[in-house]
Amino acid sequence: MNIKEYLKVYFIMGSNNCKGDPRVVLKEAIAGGITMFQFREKGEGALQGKEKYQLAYDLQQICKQHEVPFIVNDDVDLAIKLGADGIHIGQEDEKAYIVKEKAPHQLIGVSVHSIEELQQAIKDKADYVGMGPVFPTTTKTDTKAVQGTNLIQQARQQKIDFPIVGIGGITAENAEKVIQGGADGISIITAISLAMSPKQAAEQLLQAVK
Ligand SMILES: Cc1ncsc1CCOP(=O)(O)O
Ligand SMILES: C=C1C=NC(C(F)(F)F)=NC1=N
Ligand SMILES: [Mg+2]
Repeated sequence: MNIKEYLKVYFIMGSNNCKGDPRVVLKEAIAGGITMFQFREKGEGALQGKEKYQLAYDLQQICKQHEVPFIVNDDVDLAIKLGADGIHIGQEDEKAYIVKEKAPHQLIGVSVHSIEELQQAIKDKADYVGMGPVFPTTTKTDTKAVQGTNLIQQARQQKIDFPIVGIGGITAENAEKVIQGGADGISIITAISLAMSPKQAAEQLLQAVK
């Protein structure tokens, strides 16, 4: 699979995004067909230290069993320690070119909010970028303004064919709009992590982006 296929239904979760056991939620999401997973342990109630490492290790094992790429958000050292398949960083995290030097064989994803930040990520040899929030979300409390797919469309109008995944408030109902806006895939937290059936939610999201 290439990166654009991995980005199709990109599930992101931390222990505080789900009511039950994140291991069970991840197994269900994988059964429903998610194409990549990001461990994002952040915000109130987020685990730290040994507990965080242990959960990351367990979720990585589940991904390995099903050959789903395992990405770590923010925590570059944890990603390297685990030998994760990739690392996702925001503008306020370590610079992408430094992360690339530290972890040359791992995928690098960058959150971008402008064409300039997108161009910089490309220069820094990132593998994909996340753009959003495309729709309103309460999952991340300090998001930038809701942008729809404007920035994604802007990039495509400028003939930038780089791998882009949309994020923020995405559900099976609005997922198609994100792809029509030019994204290669969708990334989701609560539409899967809080679903009655994460498996069914993942299946429906996969259908919506086909
Ligand atoms: C991490 C992040 N970055 C922009 S919005 C967001 C949260 C997305 O969560 P949800 O899919 O539940 O809206
Ligand atoms: C803040 C984020 C923005 N985008 C993404 C991704 F979807 F992976 F690109 N992940 C994040 N944690
Ligand atoms: Mg970050």
